[in-house]
Amino acid sequence: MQYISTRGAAPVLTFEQAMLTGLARDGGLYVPESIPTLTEAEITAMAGLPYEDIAFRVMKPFIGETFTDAEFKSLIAQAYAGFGHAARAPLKQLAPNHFLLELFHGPTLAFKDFAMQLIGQLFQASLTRSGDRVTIVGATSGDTGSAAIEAFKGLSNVDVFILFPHGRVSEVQRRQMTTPAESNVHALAVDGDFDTCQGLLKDMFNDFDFRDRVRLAGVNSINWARVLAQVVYYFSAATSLGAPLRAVDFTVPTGNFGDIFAGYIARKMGLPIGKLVIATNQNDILHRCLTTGVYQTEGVTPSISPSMDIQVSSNFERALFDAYGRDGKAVAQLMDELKTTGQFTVSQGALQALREVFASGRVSEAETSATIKATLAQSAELLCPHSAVGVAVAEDHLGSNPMITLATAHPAKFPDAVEAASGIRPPLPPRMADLFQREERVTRMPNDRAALQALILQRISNVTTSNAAGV
Ligand SMILES: Cc1ncc(COP(=O)(O)O)c(C=O)c1O
Ligand SMILES: N[C@@H](CCOP(=O)(O)O)C(=O)O
Repeated sequence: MQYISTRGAAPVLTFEQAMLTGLARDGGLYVPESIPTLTEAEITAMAGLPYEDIAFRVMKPFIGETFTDAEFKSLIAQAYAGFGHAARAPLKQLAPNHFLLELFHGPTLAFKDFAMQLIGQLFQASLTRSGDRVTIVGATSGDTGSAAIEAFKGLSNVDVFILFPHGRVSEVQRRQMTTPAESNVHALAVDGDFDTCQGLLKDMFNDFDFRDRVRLAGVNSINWARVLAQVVYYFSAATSLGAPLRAVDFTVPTGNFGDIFAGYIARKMGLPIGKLVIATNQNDILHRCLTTGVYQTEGVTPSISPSMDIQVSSNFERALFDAYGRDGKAVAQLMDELKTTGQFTVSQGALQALREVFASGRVSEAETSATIKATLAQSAELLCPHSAVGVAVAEDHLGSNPMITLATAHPAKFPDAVEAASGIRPPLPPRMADLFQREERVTRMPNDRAALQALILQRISNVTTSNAAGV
């Protein structure tokens, strides 16, 4: 299996190289050259299997010879051993035809743990074998950062720097990033919003001198391995509701488009998914784009679902690549236009292709709070605000297929918003009960790439002077 860039002008890589690289050198995102499909019999056989077995069967065709089967199985087992639920991603019924996929039983209480715990294992196995060392820089609106720090803290061949928007993450999210004591992890509070942090990160990848010097790696969903690990729970959920004999729909609380893009890959692999519904908060660039065909940035408005306060939605580029018939030049042109004018218009053909798969909806702050309250009353399920955005949009898209809404974070990560909506302050699980007593370690940084790069260079213990792999 080979990986190509959505902008068509970067080296073609193996799975392992794409995983250790992050952003392609032409500014694009890596995608598989072709998507492997599973037969109806192979999908049927997944029903009732342990999550780890489904993970192996879904991901194996994408990883080529990077790991032996035994090695890969063992890494998967280690990745999910620390989850707080035997099913890993349990399904709960909210209404006769509406189900909630709980993705918050991992160590940092958000869906990011599914991918991050696994790629922590994969990075370690690969780097131990090669003897290389990498510098991970990540941008977060709260959950990616905490999951990355949890997965990579203490590893000997990785330094991790997480840029988060100062004052725009919940206190639990911030403390999950700032309290680990391991010296290889660094939480950096940046002046700006998530888009600022993601822009800085992408600019670092485009500074080849810096990139090669520190052996920069990314663990945001620009990294294909992140998306791949998230494909698995679409299979586990759908097969437990009767797929492939019965089609299902999914609604996904969406920001950077990584999670819903994983659903799109599951669909391309042969999982019978009818609709993939994009659920956004008031930062609704994707909903506006699907509705009008114009992708136009407007600046981020803080919300009670802060992890989705995103305008420049990275993985949408991967969907556009397919919608434009995998024409890298066309995608590169759109992205240039976005950079210079803050917007682009999707062609009629591409828009039609997107609308064949995706539907969308937007939820106001008041509707989000009302959904938390109503779902508690009707289904005894306490939702986090992001999951509530999903449930609210899903309710407008219920049809003949079972609808599965992704519950992307635990309510205890956002206690203020949840308490204001429901009157209940959700407690942290016992293993995190002392989070508010732990000492914080954080560096406040300006929105200044040069200053950030200088800090990273100064802190890394082992700077690499050349990039032998040239990726
Ligand atoms: C809790 C939560 N829900 C939803 C999202 C949106 O997911 P994605 O960025 O993959 O669209 C995020 C952030 O990514 C998140 O942290
Ligand atoms: N909501 C995310 C934003 C980054 O998304 P990613 O999936 O690209 O890592 C967060 O919590 O950081």
